[in-house]
Amino acid sequence: KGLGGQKHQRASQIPSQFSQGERVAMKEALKGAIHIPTVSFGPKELNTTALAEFGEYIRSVFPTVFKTSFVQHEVIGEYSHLFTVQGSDPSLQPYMLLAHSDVVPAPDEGWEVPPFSGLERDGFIHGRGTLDNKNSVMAILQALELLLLRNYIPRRSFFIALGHDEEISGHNGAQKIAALLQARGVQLAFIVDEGNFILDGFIPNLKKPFAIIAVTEKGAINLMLQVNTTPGHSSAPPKETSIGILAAAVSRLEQTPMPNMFGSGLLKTTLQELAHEFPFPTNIILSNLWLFGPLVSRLIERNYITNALVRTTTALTMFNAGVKVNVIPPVAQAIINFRVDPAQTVQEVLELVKNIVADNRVQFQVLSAFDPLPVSPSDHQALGYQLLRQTIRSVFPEVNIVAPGVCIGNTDSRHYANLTTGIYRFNPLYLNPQSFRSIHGINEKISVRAYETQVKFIFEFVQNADTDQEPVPHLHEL
Ligand SMILES: CCCCCCCC/C=C\CCCCCCCC(=O)N[C@@H](Cc1ccccc1)C(=O)O
Ligand SMILES: [Zn+2]
Ligand SMILES: [Zn+2]
Repeated sequence: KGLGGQKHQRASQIPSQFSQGERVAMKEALKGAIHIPTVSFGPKELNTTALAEFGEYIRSVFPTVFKTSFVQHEVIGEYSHLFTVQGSDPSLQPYMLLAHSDVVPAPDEGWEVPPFSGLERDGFIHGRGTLDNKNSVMAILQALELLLLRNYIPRRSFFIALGHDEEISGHNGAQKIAALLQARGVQLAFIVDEGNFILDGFIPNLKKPFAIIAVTEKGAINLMLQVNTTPGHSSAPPKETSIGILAAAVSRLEQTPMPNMFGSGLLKTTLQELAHEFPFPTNIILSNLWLFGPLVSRLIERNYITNALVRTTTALTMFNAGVKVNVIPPVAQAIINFRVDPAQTVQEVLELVKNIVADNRVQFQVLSAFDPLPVSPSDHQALGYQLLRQTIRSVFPEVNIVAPGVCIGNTDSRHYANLTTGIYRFNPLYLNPQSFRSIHGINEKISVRAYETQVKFIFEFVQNADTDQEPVPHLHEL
């Protein structure tokens, strides 16, 4: 199904079985990676000491990767890493695996174990980066190390790009790697990056997990709103101050959600693919969205996570004003982070924002913005999508549904849009609502078993990618 038969694939795959010693080594390697606090604090504030240490660390735990003649390693933008794994068949178009080594800050408060301890407790490795995204950095290199130790030589070349500043926009890491590859004339068959997961427990009534491969990601706008008023003595205040005017404006934005775009989005396709997994009557409702669409879209927007799938979201993230307790504030500033629905553009959202604020005392300044990413193919001919699907079916046979969807966050992969039309955002891990909240939150952790399975997934995926077969139409099982 999906990909053609085995005729032109490698004669025999190397089995994805790891010895007890290898399994211990792989979890210890991840713990060591978590221990290095590669934190991106703010736009130009990174822990460069930790990033440099991380570079040394991967050299020490993956020696075979670094000494293999057909694996070239380059450091880009000081702390990002680009590996070129030369395949034996130059007629096959290369692909790329992405991950990032930086993490968001993690103050100790609220954590069950210190966030940079990498401690193992009850079968879980705890710490910042265990899901986002040192697990992927380490699993990709670990899978390659184990393949090379088994004398594997790929047929299809591939790149591994490990950014160091994804959490603060990727301008010095991913963006520079993309520019370098473009200057070298590289075109990629596809890219696989972080993003969606095998989702478990996000939809009431749906007991079974399902895999969502994100084929697009939302756009983003960081918009600053500013109000200036004349400063003065607080004992005789004007009727409105800059703080009051701005607070009312941002409150209007928070209270006026952007339009629900359910009808024009990918989510409809995703739900239709999930329909037959639901019990009656949900299966009938989801199979007939032409009729029940309005009802379903109202139910989806009730939950704050699924709400992000149907509209541009509005998050008030920063607010600054005031200089002294008894001074009327001359200026008030707020920053709003919008995530733009794939059915809208940055321009359309900005128009809506101005109409909602409707106060010409409020000035707007777009700090950064980009439109939603193009939708990558997920049809039967889409090599990257079909390889993911094939590997999900092999490594997670209990997962019946693999469907295309939207990534609500942003990833480094957006910087590579000129190099390929096939960008797929998928982590081969189970995710439930609690683990979703731990990403950028507290008590981020990964089970040892899940990490081993992620290594296994990449180990198999790389071998599956050696196919020279065009994907063929898949037949639905009876
Ligand atoms: C029917 C389907 C139900 C689906 C429920 C949805 C569940 C969502 C699952 C996973 C989403 C996780 C997104 C993780 C990827 C985000 C990575 C990230 O944190 N990126 C940062 C990057 C960034 C971008 C721009 C400036 C600074 C940082 C981000 O998006 O903020
Ligand atoms: Zn990430
Ligand atoms: Zn992140």
